[in-house]
Amino acid sequence: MKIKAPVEKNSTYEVTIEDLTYQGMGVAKIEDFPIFIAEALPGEKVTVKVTKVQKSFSFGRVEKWLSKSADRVETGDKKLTQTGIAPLQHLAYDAQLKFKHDQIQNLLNKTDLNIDVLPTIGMDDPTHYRNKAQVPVRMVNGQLETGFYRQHSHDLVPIEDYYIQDPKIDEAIVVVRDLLRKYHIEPFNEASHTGVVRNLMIRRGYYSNETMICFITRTQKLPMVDELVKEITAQLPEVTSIVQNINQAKTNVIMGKKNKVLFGKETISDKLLGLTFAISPTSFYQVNPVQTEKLYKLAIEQVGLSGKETVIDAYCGIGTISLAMAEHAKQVYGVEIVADAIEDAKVNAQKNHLNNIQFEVGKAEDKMAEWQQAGLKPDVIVVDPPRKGLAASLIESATKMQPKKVVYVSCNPATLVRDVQLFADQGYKVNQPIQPVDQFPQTTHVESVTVLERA
Ligand SMILES: C[S@@+](CC[C@H](N)C(=O)[O-])C[C@H]1O[C@@H](n2cnc3c(N)ncnc32)[C@H](O)[C@@H]1O
Repeated sequence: MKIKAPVEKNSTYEVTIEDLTYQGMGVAKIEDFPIFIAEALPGEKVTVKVTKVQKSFSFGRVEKWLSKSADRVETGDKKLTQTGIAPLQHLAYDAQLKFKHDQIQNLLNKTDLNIDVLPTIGMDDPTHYRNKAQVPVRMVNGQLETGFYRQHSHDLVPIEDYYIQDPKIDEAIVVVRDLLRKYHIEPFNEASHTGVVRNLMIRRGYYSNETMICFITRTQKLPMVDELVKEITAQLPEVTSIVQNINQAKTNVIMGKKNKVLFGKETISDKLLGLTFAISPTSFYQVNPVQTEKLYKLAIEQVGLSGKETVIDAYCGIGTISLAMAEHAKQVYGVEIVADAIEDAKVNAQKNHLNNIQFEVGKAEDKMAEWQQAGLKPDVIVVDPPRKGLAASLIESATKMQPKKVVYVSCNPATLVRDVQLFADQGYKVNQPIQPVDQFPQTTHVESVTVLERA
């Protein structure tokens, strides 16, 4: 028998917000039936118009606030929440930090692991922190625009002030956008798979100020390339690298595999914990340099290296954690799936005169199995996987190598808690509280460090 939902599309209800989802939406309930409401905060009373009804939940939009939360910050620019650049900007920063702590603690409380979470380490200034932008270039109302997509859509909302990015990056986007307009360079059209420039990627070294502009194009050729390079370098003297990345595929993946250097070097450099790093356009590099230093310092402290240890850094990117560990360890092994990142990592080890690191390209899960079968006995394994967390096979190989400690740097509490349970099944315990570090203020993303020890 089909049970009718207690709410109807387009009807309006008076509700109190009870909770905030991990995506930052307010949750109200009518007869236990959830309504997810953007921009509404716990404790607030609102009238909500239901916009979509599914089998076991619904979505709604606030029509009117009847009472507001003490944690609400009135912000001017709705575009930032509509496009998902800063979905928590309406929540006071202290409350954001608590929200992130609670995300991990609530998930742990559903298990029998009995692990505590420390208060989230925040930033003094939680704005303008991002060292990287990736923005689509599209035609909007007959004009080439840069900005961000409206949430759950491919409608581009033009934006100039992104609030969480280095303002120098915002400025560079506007300069390049205006040049693309001036030279009538065609923006990408997703529907017809035509046009030239799909996206701009801009990255800036926090300490070095070196800036990379990367045009991601559908076509092999970027028209007016000499004029673009001349004007960009004249208007933005901090630009040390201009690259074209070619992506001809019909895909949502932003970058292609092929890079052409149009000006300067193919990499920019930056410093982290006093070490120098070269960064290629397609390599991963943490986006919040201030918080990354805090995160890595913590990870290194918790490992407590004496200089005699063998360390594996799985998912090593351009080798940031590997190099930081190599300064205090006997030997480090790093593995990463992106070949360009491993090229950067090797250059970075040389630049910093560290010759006790071996970097390998490959899937971490395959390489760990290989190392385990070859009899490698690391004292410490560091894992810093993407959001999907660790493959069960990696946990199996890692624990068979019997390291004393596993340091888990996570950007997704759900997969972290899942994986910690799998480690627990293999005799690895968390003896000290998990430490969240806010790498992504104004957003719902949660980063943390967990140390697992062999019982
Ligand atoms: C969260 S980043 C961490 C990078 C590095 N530890 C850092 O802090 O800069 C995750 C990295 O894992 C890489 N990666 C994704 N899947 C992988 C896999 N199956 N095996 C190895 N590396 C992978 C990504 O390319 C990315 O560089």
